[in-house]
Amino acid sequence: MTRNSDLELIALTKRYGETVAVDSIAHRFKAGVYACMLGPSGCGKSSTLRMIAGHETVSDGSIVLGRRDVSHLPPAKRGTAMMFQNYALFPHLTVQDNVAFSLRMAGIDKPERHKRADEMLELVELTALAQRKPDQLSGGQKQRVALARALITRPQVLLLDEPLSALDPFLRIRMRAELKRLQRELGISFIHVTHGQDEALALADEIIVMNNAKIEQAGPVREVFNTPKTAFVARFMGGHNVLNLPQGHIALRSDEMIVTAPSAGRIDGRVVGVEYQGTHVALTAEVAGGQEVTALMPDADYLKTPKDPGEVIGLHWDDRVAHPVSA
Ligand SMILES: Nc1ncnc2c1ncn2[C@@H]1O[C@H](COP(=O)(O)OP(=O)(O)OP(=O)(O)O)[C@@H](O)[C@H]1O
Repeated sequence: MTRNSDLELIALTKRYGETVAVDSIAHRFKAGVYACMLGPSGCGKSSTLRMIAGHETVSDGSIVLGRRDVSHLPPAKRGTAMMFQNYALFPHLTVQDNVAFSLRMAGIDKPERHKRADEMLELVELTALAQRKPDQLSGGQKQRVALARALITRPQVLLLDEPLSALDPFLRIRMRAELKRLQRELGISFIHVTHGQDEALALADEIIVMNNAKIEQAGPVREVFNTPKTAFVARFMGGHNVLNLPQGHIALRSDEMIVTAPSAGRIDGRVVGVEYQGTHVALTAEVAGGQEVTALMPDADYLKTPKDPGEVIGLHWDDRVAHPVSA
C-alpha cells in the first residue's frame, strides 16, 4: 500500500433528498497534515468527514487517496479510520478487545491481535488498563481507547468527529496536546472536525472553514486567522472586528485596536462592555452606525486608564493591520 499519500476531494457533493449538505467542494489534504474543519452547525462538516470515511455515500464527485479513487470502497478498504464523538466502545469487551476489534473482524488470529492491540495501548499510555471494561474508565481514558482502536488499522488518514467535545474543559486541553503528539509521532494525516475555534488554532497546520455546504476559506492556520477573506471567516474565527466603513468592510484584530482619548483615534465610540479575561480586558464600544468594536488590552495597560460603560473613547489602528474582506 502507498503510505503517506495526499487525500484529494474533487467536486465532492452530498445530497439528502432536496438538501445539499456538501456542495461540490474541492480540497487537497497534504500527507501528514493536521487539518481542522470548522464551521457553523449544519454547514456540512460531518457529512464531508463521513463521506471520506465511507460511512456515507458520495452523491457526486470523488475522493482520491494516494492514487486510488476510494469514493465507493467500503470503510475498511480505504486506508482511513474514524474516531467518533461518543467513542462507540463495546461495553462487554475489555479495553484490549475493543482495540483489537477490527482485527478480529479481519480474521487475524488472537496472538497477533493482542500483540498489535498492546502496541497501540502503549502508544496511548493505557497498558495498565488493558483488562478493564469501558465503564471502569474515565472520559479521557475512553477517548484514548477509541483512538487506539481507530489507529490499529494503520490508516493513512485518521478522521476525528469532534473528538474532544465530551470532555470537561481541563481534560480537553490535555487531550488536544495528546492528539497533536500522536499525530506528530505517527506522521499520518489527521482531519478533525470541531466547533471550537481555539481547538482548531491550537492543533491545526491547516484550517478549512465551511459555510453553507461550501469551503469558505482554507489555508495554513496563521493565514486564515490573520488574513480572513470574508467577513464570515473573520467573525467565525473570532478575535476580529468587522467594520463597515465608507471604503468597504475591513477586518481588524481586537488585539491590534488601540484605545485613545476621544477624537485622538480614527473613530470614537461609547463603551458598552468591560470584560475582565485574566491576562487581558476586552473593552467593547459602540461606534457610528451601531457597530460594536472590541479592543483587547493587556490587563496592566487597561489598569493605567480604566474605562467605565458610557464613557467615550477613541479607537485607532495601523493601516497595516486592516484587511479588506468581502461582506
Ligand atoms: N441523514 C441525513 N438526512 C437528511 N439530512 C441530513 C442528514 N444528515 C445531515 N443532514 C443535513 O445536511 C446538512 C449538513 O449536516 P452535517 O451534519 O454535515 O453538518 P455539520 O456541519 O456537521 O453540523 P454540526 O456541527 O451540527 O454537526 C444539514 O442541513 C443537515 O440537516
